Amino acid sequence: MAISIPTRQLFIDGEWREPVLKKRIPVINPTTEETIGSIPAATAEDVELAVDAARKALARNKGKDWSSASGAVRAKYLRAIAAKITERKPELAKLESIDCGKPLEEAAWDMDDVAGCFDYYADLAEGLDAKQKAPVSLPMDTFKSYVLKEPIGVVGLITPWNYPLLMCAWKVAPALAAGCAAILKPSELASVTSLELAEICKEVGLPSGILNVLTGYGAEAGAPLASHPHVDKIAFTGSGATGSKIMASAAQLVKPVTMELGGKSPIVVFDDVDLDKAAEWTIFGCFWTNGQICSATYRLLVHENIADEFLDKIVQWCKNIKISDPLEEGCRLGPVVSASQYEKVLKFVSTAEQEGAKILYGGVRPKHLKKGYFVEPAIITNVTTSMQIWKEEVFGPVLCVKTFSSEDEAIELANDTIYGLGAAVISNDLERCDRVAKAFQAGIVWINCSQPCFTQAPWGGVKRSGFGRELGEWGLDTYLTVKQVTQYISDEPWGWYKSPSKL
Ligand SMILES: NC(=O)c1ccc[n+]([C@@H]2O[C@H](COP(=O)([O-])OP(=O)(O)OC[C@H]3O[C@@H](n4cnc5c(N)ncnc54)[C@H](O)[C@@H]3O)[C@@H](O)[C@H]2O)c1
Ligand SMILES: NCCCC=O
Ligand code: NA
Repeated sequence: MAISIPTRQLFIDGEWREPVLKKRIPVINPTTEETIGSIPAATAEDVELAVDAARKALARNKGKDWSSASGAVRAKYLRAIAAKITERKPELAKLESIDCGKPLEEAAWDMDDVAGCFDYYADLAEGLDAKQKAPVSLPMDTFKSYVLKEPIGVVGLITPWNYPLLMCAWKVAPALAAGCAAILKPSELASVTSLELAEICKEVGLPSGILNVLTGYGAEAGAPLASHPHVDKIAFTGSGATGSKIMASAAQLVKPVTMELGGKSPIVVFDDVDLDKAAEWTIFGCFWTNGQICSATYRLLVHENIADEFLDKIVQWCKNIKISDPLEEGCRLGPVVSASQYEKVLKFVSTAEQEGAKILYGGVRPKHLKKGYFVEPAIITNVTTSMQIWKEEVFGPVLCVKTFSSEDEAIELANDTIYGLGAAVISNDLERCDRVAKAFQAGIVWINCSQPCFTQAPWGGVKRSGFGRELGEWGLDTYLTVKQVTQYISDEPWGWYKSPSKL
């Protein structure tokens, strides 16, 4: 099936609207380097309209059709969205592949995860009704108290390009489940499927203004959203540099934020492992999604007893990775997302070499692909802890390697980073795995695997990888406020002041 990019406008108040300044951004296919369509470019003027629509949507009929409706009402919409995503899965997966270069089979897998995420938060929305008015036990029997969980209000959701629709789903599904109204600002590098999500919301009859989608550049659309006084919260996924800017502007208004930022996660391979199994997890941990995963295990720490043999194995496994047009069957590594990302990845490799590291494999354009932002998966050895390649996030298919001789040394090297998103340990000694899992400074730990991610389990980092958690019940809580309601139940007067009636 040939596919073309639908021409869409901004989605505001349940309608397609041309951006006020009528600007558009080209969509470039990273495989062909050709412009294959365009997306609308929102600016502060459109942010104003979307925020107004979202506020009115919450206020309409005092929220009875949304924010103060039962969770079961909202769950119906979430399930309908999930069903439409599943129905359109082949087309959405293709759109995502040509927009960001993700291998088609991975994009199809992502669409299942997107649908699963909407279904999961439908369940949690229903469960929310039963959790209302949870009693709080108090030390005085003259009072009783309960807790209401209420939507935080209008939320701004700002997302990156590596999992274009999935990163939107991780925010949109729980925000809607909680009863918020949202303005979604996806990445200008991969927004096509988020506009299709808007179309789906229109088709399922989501009340107007509850989800607004503003595509556009970060500085033009993201920044005015983050600093808008009528946006009650910002949930952000992206780079640390952008995260800091958003925090700074949100701080002016004491606006809550959640930050899902970058990483330079370690994978520690001990000398008691099956080398092939460990090699496959190592390359999956770093090269899946074209090496563009926030939690990718980009730093391999391998026990010195097996290092040479293990590196040979990894090189053999890498030679088997099919690098091709992401739409080709069996593709396992497509192009990186954009020309600037391509230049950035190659620069990291050349800087590593200049600093004295050895490029054991890859890190160059594959010979059989003359066009497109393709980089062969890179394995870099002879790395020291002062090198850029050890310290900074590449966000591309580049693995750097160090050896260790003891568990303590492995842990010290694993934690030698400003980041703390993911960490993986591979060993047949499960007690050791538990010890290492505890010692890792990270929000997500994998034992005998790297990267599998489930909607039910919390996702987020420590240190400069951010704060707050997405997914699971934690992902819903982030869009809810907690209100305590305390009642005086004694018939006796309070009796603190002298009563004037007794004077
Ligand atoms: N922790 C996670 O779950 C997770 C997931 C995916 C990606 N990431 C991180 O995201 C980064 C890559 O994504 P990216 O290149 O899209 O990041 P980015 O920070 O460049 O952009 C992220 C989003 O922020 C917007 N933006 C840019 N400047 C802005 C501003 N001044 N104000 C408001 N919004 C602005 C962008 O338009 C985009 O929508 C990597 O660091 C990666 O590790 C983290
Ligand atoms: N598998 C989803 C990972 C999201 C972060 O990049
Ligand atoms: Na694109």
